[in-house]
Amino acid sequence: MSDSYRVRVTKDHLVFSAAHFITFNGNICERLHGHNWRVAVEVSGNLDENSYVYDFIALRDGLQEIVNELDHRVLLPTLHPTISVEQNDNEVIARFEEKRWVFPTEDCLLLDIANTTAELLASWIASELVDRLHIRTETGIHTLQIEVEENFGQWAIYEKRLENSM
Ligand SMILES: Nc1nc2c(c(=O)[nH]1)N=C([C@H](O)[C@H](O)COP(=O)(O)OP(=O)(O)OP(=O)(O)O)CN2
Repeated sequence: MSDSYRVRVTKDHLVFSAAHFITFNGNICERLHGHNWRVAVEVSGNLDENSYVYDFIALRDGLQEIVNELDHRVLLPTLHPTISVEQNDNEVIARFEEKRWVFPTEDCLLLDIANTTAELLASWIASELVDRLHIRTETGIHTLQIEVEENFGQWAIYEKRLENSM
């Protein structure tokens, strides 16, 4: 038998308000709308010399930095098969079939994902957090999970299993 530990962080301020639209069922494209997305992080792994799986404060602050970058933005997918997104210094132009949206560049955040679903936002946030905190398996971490609540009680959960980079 082996012991297993996890830490979890969520806070009232780990929330971002942003606009998006997704496609679903092939070619149905939502109208632009917004959500107050709430996020949480959970990390599993071994205990370190502090008897921590991972420092709560580092997780909180790392996630807050990402949340702040998502907050008050229009979130646009750069890998969508049928939504094109072009950016110049002043404007971002998104197109889907005959629809066209133009936004100030500073109001947008372009994400390398295929659709701005809660699931893919969770996976994007997880990758950003792993990179920014330099989380690797050699630090004893096994998984990092990001939960995103798009609307009350509607959570998407992504678990990233960390590869040994050695
Ligand atoms: N598994 C998922 N299902 C759905 C997702 C998703 O990301 N993952 N996303 C959507 C849409 O974005 C939809 O806009 C969700 O909006 P929501 O406000 O929750 O849905 P309603 O428009 O029905 O909400 P109201 O309660 O009427 O405000 C759909 N599914």
